[in-house]
Amino acid sequence: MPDSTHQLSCAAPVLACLAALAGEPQQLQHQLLAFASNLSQCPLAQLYLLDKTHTGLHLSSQWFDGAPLQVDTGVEPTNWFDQQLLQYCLSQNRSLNLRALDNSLYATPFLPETAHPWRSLLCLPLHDANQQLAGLLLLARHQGDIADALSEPLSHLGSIGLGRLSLLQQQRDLQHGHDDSIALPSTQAEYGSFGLIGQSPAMQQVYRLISKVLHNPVTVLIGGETGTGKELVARAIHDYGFRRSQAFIAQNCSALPEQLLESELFGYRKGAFTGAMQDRAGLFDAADGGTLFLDEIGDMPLALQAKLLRVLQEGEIRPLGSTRSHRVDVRIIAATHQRLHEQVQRGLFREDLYYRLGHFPIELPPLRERGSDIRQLALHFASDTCTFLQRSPCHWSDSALAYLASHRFPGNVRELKGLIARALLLCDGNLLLPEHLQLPGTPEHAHRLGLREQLEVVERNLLIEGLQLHGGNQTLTAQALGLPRRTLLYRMQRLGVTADTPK
Ligand SMILES: Nc1ncnc2c1ncn2[C@@H]1O[C@H](COP(=O)(O)OP(=O)(O)OP(=O)(O)O)[C@@H](O)[C@H]1O
Repeated sequence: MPDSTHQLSCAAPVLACLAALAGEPQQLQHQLLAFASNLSQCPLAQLYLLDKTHTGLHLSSQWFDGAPLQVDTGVEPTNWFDQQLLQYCLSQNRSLNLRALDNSLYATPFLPETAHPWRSLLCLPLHDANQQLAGLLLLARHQGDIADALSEPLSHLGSIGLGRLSLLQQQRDLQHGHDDSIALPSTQAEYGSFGLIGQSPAMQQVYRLISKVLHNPVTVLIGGETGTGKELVARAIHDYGFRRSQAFIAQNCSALPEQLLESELFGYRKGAFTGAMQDRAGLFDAADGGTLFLDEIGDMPLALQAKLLRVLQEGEIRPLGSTRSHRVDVRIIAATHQRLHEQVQRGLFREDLYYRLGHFPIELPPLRERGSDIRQLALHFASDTCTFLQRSPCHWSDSALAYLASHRFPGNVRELKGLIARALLLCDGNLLLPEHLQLPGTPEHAHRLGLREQLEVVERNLLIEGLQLHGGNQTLTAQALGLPRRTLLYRMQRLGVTADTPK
């Protein structure tokens, strides 16, 4: 059937559905799903809602084979990796019509298990009255494909249904005060680590912040010591966010003199300066629709800072030598290892730009505050380096791991990476030993700790990390470590650890 005819034939039942949408929120959701399922002849219809923070996605209701299918509210929300197709649809903000699902590599753990494999799937983004993404409508079939022509009427239907749902909730909130039983889900979904290594509490906080900015365009300012992964975080925000199909462009603001940086960023017109033989687009244009990562923003010259502020406020750029501005849609992520507020006090950084950039700061912890992440990072870098060097995987001796854990690591992640690469080059066999690791700031033979000292170092680190994880609470820490509280206190005293010893 041609698309336009099909759309017309869909219009009548959609209008009937809109007129009929009424009742309690749950009932309303079921009506909506039943209509969508009937109209598309799909046995499965699911409604996903974004939580109040617009970061977590939760299955709110489902309809299967002509009846509501219970949603297990007791289970943790599925994590980002189980929801990749859904997240793709969200981040691209467009519908997804997949055919031959049964033979494809797409993972669909969000579909209920049935005797027959799911064959096709239509996933539609739904919007609220302000045109903000609010959820997804998903339909699936065991046989045959779903007509593309259904996408438009169904997404209108879904969005209007969501609008009614939200109105109903507002009315109920007004009448009864806040009622949790009908509130949109507000728990934070577990997001994984966005391709970054580390599970320490400090890094978990970073992942939580990253997840907050994936689906909205706020400017992000990433702080942290040199080599702690600022660019990696900027890439993660781009790669997992709604601009991932567009360009990610990185520019180091300390790498170029002022004029060159200006022409790099804003572009120029022919004749703008000697040597400008033709028009050239700048990085803002190259990143249009995507992300521009401005590294070492603290080193940007003051005159350029004023121009950047204009872009952030007006969304427009004016190339060098041009009299006209044009609009660009670029998400700015800036990073610095400096304390920008101190730069502001010293008159080296514009205060207005500082506040404009710092809407959403993410501070990366130095390596020395990441506890057992160091071990995880070291294993990861070793395995990566072996692949790069095309040699068989190396094994870590216990003493090398203990030696690594004993180090207070004044350095950063980049240094750790270099150190592991060097250790692998020094290691002739396939067993990494302490002598292969030349830790920064340690004398040549410092690694020759006795076994007891090595064990104590590991134990000390575990105690400190446990205490930090539980906010210094000794009872909880003892429980987590499987120790009687008295033993914990004894070991703390023996190893010179207090409730707030820094790592
Ligand atoms: N959590 C992490 N997981 C895996 N690799 C990491 C992590 N953090 C940093 N790295 C690695 O460490 C190196 C330095 O990271 P990156 O360049 O992102 O740091 P940076 O803070 O931007 O550095 P600079 O301050 O010099 O600009 C890179 O090779 C990166 O891949």
